[in-house]
Amino acid sequence: MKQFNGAFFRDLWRISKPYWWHSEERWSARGVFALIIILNLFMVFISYRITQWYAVFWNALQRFAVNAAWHQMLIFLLLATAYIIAAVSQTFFIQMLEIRWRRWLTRHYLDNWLAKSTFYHMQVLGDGTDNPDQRISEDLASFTSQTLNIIIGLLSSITTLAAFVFMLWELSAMITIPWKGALYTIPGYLVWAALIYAVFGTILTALIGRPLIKLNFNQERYQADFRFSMMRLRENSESVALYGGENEERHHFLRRFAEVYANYWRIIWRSMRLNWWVSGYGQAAIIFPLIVSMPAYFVNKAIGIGGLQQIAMAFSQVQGALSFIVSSYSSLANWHAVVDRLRFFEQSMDEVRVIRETHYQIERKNAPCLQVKDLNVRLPDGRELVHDLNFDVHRRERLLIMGPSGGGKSTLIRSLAGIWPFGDGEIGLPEGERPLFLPQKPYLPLGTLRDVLVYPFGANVEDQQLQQILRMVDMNSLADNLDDSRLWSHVLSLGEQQRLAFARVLVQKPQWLFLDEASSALDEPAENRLYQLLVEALPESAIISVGHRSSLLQHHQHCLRLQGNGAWVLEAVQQQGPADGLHPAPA
Ligand SMILES: Nc1ncnc2c1ncn2[C@@H]1O[C@H](COP(=O)(O)OP(=O)(O)OP(=O)(O)O)[C@@H](O)[C@H]1O
Repeated sequence: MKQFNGAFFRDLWRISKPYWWHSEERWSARGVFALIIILNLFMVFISYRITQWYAVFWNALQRFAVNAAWHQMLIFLLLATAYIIAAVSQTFFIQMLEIRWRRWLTRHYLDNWLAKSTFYHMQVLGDGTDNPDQRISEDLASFTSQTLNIIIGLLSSITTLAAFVFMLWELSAMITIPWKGALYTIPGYLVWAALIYAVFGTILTALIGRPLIKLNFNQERYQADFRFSMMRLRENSESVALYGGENEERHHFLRRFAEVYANYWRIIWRSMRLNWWVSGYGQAAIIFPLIVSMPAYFVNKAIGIGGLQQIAMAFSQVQGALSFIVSSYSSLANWHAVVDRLRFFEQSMDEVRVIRETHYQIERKNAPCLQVKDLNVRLPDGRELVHDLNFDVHRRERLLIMGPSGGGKSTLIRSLAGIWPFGDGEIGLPEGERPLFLPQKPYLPLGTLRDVLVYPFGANVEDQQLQQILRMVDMNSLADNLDDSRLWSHVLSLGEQQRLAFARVLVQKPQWLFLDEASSALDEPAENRLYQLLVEALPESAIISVGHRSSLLQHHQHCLRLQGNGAWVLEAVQQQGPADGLHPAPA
């Protein structure tokens, strides 16, 4: 089992502190928490009263006191009603606090994860955080629910213990044990008996049940692997179908499922052993307190039936509370794992932030045009992709970036977009003028076709205009589907997706357009048509493209050739003649 040491509690505090200490919800959260504790104390008090009630009621029965017995029934009704109201309200407030805390944490984690492209940098740096989406969607839910339930459960057990240990102690004074002709009273006799019974029982339960923690943990992992392998098939269904890989996939799935199956059998056998013990222990718990108090009943008649009942009740409360503390080891282990995963996720985001701040030394400033000055672009290992790059691009100019595969063209575009964290130098762009970057694989968000076209700025454009744009990019067939919500990235071919991306440009009309092989899946005539369209529709915009085809040259006035070793050459495109405004800096 993991250790509950200072480091764990520090991590727990670090995750919890922003909500309970700094958030705008802190006062209402503290108020609800206080209310839960008050309700809890109230419930312990009612349980205490009910336990006393047992003695009075059963003694009335023993005396055949009808009126007193009916009177006690009325009292029970009141006590039970109060208990039910408190229990239902407590659950309500715990769940309310849980979901509100989760909502706050989810926003907080999402903000950090999405801020300054952290999600992208975590992937670029391969920081080892698996499934950040799972951390946010599942671990935060487990965290809030387990933290509240464990803390409130522990507080409740401690108050129950305090109240009933006191009662049992008092009751112990009434029990005298005959031994070799004399009667003895052991102070706290019942308390010690309950303590020994509960500790012995729960330690044995823990020993028998402990392997279940690991088995359950493994079961979740095997199930996740099984699910993930099928998800991969869903994502790559076309490729697998084309390869005819069904058989291989089937074997693979069944292999994964065999692990789920085998492990589940281990869980069944272990649970059976545990159930033998737990059932026996549970039954014994009914008579054990009676056995320990029976001598007092029979020998010196110090306690009536009511006393016996009260002892049994108090005993089971003490035993239940002690057992909760000892037996929560399995939920504690899960809780520890969740806290560890969230802390690791937070640490990764922090580390990425530090790396970004220390490595990203590209100064971004306001400039009359796109100005690249003394720009060095590097890989995470420090290797230089582009060395000392200098050029200007004015509005109405078009620059094509070419070079060998792996030469750093896309990375240069990432640097211009401000998302690549490794490099230094200066990049200027006019403030308030909007750049738009199109990657090679267009991103089509979930939603209607209209949502896809106005992504990411959500421009307010008439349907008619959107339809006209779709026709302009030769996507007439979709012109009437603006309200259709489909998985567009699966339905459309890559070429069609790239056409949609061009349509997006015509919708958004950016002043600065960056295209990273954004037309690579189109045939040459279609590519030429779309470029022509861009030039005509956005005469005032500058276009910076990355591409391999020499046919692209005709749409640009300048060409920047990256050599792959840091070197670069900037040249005017011959057929267009030299253009003003684009100035390679002196080497
Ligand atoms: N996250 C990363 N970590 C390490 N190396 C990377 C990372 N991303 C890219 N690279 C490396 O940077 C180099 C340049 O990649 P880039 O994608 O910029 O090339 P490119 O010129 O656009 O290639 P292509 O024409 O094939 O698209 C490649 O060698 C690539 O392996």
